[in-house]
Amino acid sequence: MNYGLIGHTGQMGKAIQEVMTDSRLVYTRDENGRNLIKRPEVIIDFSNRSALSETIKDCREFKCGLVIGTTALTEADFELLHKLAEEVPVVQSYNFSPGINLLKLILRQFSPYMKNWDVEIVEKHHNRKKDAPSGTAIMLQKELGREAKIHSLREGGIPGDHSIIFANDGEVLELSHRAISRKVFAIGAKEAANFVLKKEKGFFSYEEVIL
Ligand SMILES: NC(=O)C1=CN([C@@H]2O[C@H](COP(=O)(O)OP(=O)(O)OC[C@H]3O[C@@H](n4cnc5c(N)ncnc54)[C@H](OP(=O)(O)O)[C@@H]3O)[C@@H](O)[C@H]2O)C=CC1
Ligand SMILES: O=C(O)C1=N[C@H](C(=O)O)C[C@H](O)C1
Repeated sequence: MNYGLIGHTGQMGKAIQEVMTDSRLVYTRDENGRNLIKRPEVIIDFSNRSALSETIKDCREFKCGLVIGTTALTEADFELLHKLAEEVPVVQSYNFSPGINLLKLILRQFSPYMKNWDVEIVEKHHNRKKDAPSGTAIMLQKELGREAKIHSLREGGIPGDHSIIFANDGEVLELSHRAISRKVFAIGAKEAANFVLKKEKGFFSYEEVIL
């Protein structure tokens, strides 16, 4: 496929280019400007929320779908994405790893049985991560269906660790996920881009891509 990439010089941008071996990068845009070779069939955005309005404009200009992994989006940003999804397909996720999306399903099924337990979330990421807490931690907290304190650690080159720790007076139950490399997110973004090519329009999560 011919794809566009916003954030192409970043850690995720580089990881995505490494897995998109059977596709052609035909469009990039960064703070220095645009580089258009030909119309992209899909745009992948792993950048910064400050890029969102231009990315949405690009999708309308190219009449192409969007895969967006960028975190720290606001409610207003989500409203803009849902509006765009009335015209083109949009896949949005704060975490494109199968493991975290499986963890979401586990939490959805079992957290109703844990309402009398204390619960807190710990997320650990590399020391270059700009936002805290992580989008994934926010997503997991939402799945819990109740407030849970989130502790954020920023150390070294950690790709992304998340733990949900339940405790009562007699037991501790910990659910954890570790991303060993960014490649897992990049492969998820590639799967989502292939999914977008088959859709006319609509707003989808990565869960809907893999399940
Ligand atoms: N959903 C998921 O599965 C995952 C999501 N993420 C998220 O993806 C995003 C990027 O992560 P990561 O690659 O580590 O971050 P980096 O800081 O390494 O890269 C960010 C990239 O975005 C570019 N950028 C920043 N602002 C703009 C803008 N206004 N317009 C265009 N480009 C811009 C940067 O360019 P420059 O350097 O020139 O500013 C850089 O290329 C973060 O929000 C992160 O949380 C990360 C991993 C997985
Ligand atoms: O910035 C990162 O690296 C990551 N960000 C996402 C998040 O904020 O949840 C996903 C993953 O944990 C890696």
